[in-house]
Amino acid sequence: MPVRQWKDVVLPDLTLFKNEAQRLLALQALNILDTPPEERFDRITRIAMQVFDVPFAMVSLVDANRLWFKSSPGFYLTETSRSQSLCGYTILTDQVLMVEDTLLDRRSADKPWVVEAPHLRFYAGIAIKDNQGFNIGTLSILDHRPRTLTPEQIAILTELAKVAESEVNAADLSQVTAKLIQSKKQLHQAVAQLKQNEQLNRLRSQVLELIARSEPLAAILTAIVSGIELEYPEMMCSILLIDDSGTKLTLGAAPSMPDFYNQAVEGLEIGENVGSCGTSAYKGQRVVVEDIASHPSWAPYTELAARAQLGSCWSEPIVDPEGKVLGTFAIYHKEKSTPSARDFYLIEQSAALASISIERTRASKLIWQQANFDSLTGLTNRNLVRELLKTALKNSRRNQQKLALICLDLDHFKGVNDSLGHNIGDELLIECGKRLLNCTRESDTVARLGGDEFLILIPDLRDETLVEEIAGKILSALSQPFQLQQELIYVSASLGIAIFPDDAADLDDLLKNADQAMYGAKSSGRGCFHYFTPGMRASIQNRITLINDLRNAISNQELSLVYQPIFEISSQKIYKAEALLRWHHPSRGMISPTDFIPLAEESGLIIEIGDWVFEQACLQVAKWRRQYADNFQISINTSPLQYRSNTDSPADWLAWLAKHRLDAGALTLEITENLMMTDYDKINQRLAQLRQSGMEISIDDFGTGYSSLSYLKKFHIDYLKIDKSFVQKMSKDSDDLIICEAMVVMANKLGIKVIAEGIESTEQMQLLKDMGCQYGQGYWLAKPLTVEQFETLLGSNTRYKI
Ligand SMILES: Nc1nc2c(ncn2[C@@H]2O[C@@H]3COP(=O)(O)O[C@H]4[C@@H](O)[C@H](n5cnc6c(=O)[nH]c(N)nc65)O[C@@H]4COP(=O)(O)O[C@H]3[C@H]2O)c(=O)[nH]1
Repeated sequence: MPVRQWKDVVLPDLTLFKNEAQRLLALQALNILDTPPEERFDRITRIAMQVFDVPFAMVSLVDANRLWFKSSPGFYLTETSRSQSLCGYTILTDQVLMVEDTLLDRRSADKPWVVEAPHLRFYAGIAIKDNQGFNIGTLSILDHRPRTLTPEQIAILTELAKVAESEVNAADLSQVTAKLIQSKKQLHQAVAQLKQNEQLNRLRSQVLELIARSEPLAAILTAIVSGIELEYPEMMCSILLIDDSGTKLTLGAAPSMPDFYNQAVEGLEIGENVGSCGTSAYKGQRVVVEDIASHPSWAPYTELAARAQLGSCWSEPIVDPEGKVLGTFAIYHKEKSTPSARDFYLIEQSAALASISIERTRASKLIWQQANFDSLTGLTNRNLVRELLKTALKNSRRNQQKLALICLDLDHFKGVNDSLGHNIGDELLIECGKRLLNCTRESDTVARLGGDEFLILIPDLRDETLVEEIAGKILSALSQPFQLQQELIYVSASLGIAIFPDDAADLDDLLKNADQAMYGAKSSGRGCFHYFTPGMRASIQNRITLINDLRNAISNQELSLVYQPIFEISSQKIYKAEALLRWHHPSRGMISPTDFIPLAEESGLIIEIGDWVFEQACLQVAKWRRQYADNFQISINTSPLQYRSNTDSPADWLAWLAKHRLDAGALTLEITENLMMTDYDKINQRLAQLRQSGMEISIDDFGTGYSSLSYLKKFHIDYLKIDKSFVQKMSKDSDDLIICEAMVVMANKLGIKVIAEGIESTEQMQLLKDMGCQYGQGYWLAKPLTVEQFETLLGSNTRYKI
């Protein structure tokens, strides 16, 4: 092999090396630069040092600006500048570059390593190629003295360079392999993570499905625990919940944990050092115990854990979105164990899934609760009782057994509500609900339908006397006074009973008939129960027919007014008249207003009929004012419905008065006490407006409703009419006499005029006179009269003078 000598060499410009950029890329791709020393390269340089008997041999890599030594045993530098080296020249050729005396070679003569220590005078080097053929480095030898190499020695150096070359490329391979192994590891981890995510996603969708199916919480939590244990058989999991007190653990799900262990955990007070879960729940932080046997948190439970063969326990708090701790999710191993990042991910995700389950189950429970239970009393609501009734009817049909439905309505509840306030009204309803529950069996259902209406479902009625027994119990329970806030309240209830299949064939009819029976109880005087009877069915039909007939009554001129005189008691002179409505039914004859006014109210016809009455009374009073006295007054009966905000009636009335040139004082509006109490505020407001315009207001049937005498001053009224039931029961020293006297005294004090209704005897007349009652009305004085009769009375008898 030819050897380049000093005289042959023309110093090249290294920067012009044509493939320098690719060469550098190839060198970098080998990933060998700046790696630690390796025995396989050191072995080559050691051999070279021995074979050539030189102090230094090097495997060098020629980088952009430096010469970096992969192996240079004993040499004082690990790298040097490329421009200071001879190797930079060596890689320009494929042959051995030998400088026999560095001081005599232009390329080396001024180099520090030549002119200064270590004063190297001999250099021989040969390029090392990479797999693509780029000269990326050199194998070189250096000596302190000038010398030369024999051709055999040059051949050996060339061979050694080949060995170094294969090592350099092998190094590349091993790095690729290492990288591959690393990537494989990462891939493995990624695949494992992906698999874990997939498992968790699967579990998540299973759990969400269970939630959507409204499965019980225990079943959902067990599904979470079992799902994880199935994928990781080496693990045992548990979910513990914090009980309502917020201080104790209660079992959520731990199907693989031994029963004795679960029993021991149940009710455990959370706190520091209460195992992993008690501590985690207490602190709201993850608690990882890798070795239960030696961990202080487990000190009080080591025996228990040993019996259950538990080695480690990692516990994660289950928290809601607001950060409130709901419980814990724990993973146990039989041996001591340290969690990996994947384990942490698993435990976190499982706790999150448990949190969603608890939250959603609680939310859906709440929604279900709100949809099916009455928020005030906590009783079953209309919605749920219908469903229960449907099922009960099915069972009754299948088992051929009877079923009873009791419809209950509190008497005069509205009065309590309006006069004592809604708070007391609400408390009363809650207490009534409790009493009703006490009167019924577990298998019965007590529901609140709304307002003061309750429904009691008695399924599986083997003995019909049971219904009566329950109804009796209810009446007596409700008749006991209720102490609510400062008030002692007495109520009664009206109960209607319908039996399936005797009284109805289906749900709606049964409900309707129980309701009908309840109205039967109301009309029988309230405070009692009433069975549905076939007669009631007929009465329903009758009502429907009558309502239809009533629709045409005005246009068919079937309605008329009669007038009952109201007298001044002291003088027995006619003071004014009350207009009373009559319906001459074409086929049924005369129908009492007590029968058809409720129908008119129920059907809404009362507005039209009321307006008709008002206008007729206007015409009549205008005529009688012209005929007899210009201050004559007529009272008309009105229904509370006529004062509702959606009617224009009161405004129309004032317009009619004006039309007939009447001052508002020509008419008195009567409204019954009971009815006035319903919707008290609204009605009272409109009455006050009418009164301001000059119309007088009278409370009818006073004493029959809830209102107390002291309550009177709240009404804007001019007259109070004592109900005929008091007047008719009055006798010397009777309670009713005392009540009447009290009413008269109180009304007089308040400047309210009193009219006693239903006077039927001289004695009553006398008693009323004695107590100072100013006005009276009744058959003893005069019955309701037609216009002609009234006019005859006024004209013919001097005793009756306005
Ligand atoms: N047992 C007895 N009864 C007596 C005596 N004196 C009068 N009555 C009756 O007592 C009722 C008095 O009328 P009310 O209390 O306003 O009671 C009225 C009133 O609440 C309602 N009503 C009558 N006309 C109308 C009306 O035009 N509109 C409205 N909304 N209700 C009316 O119908 C109820 C019944 O009216 P009527 O059958 O006409 O019955 C009248 C009258 O005939 C008596 O000495 N003994």
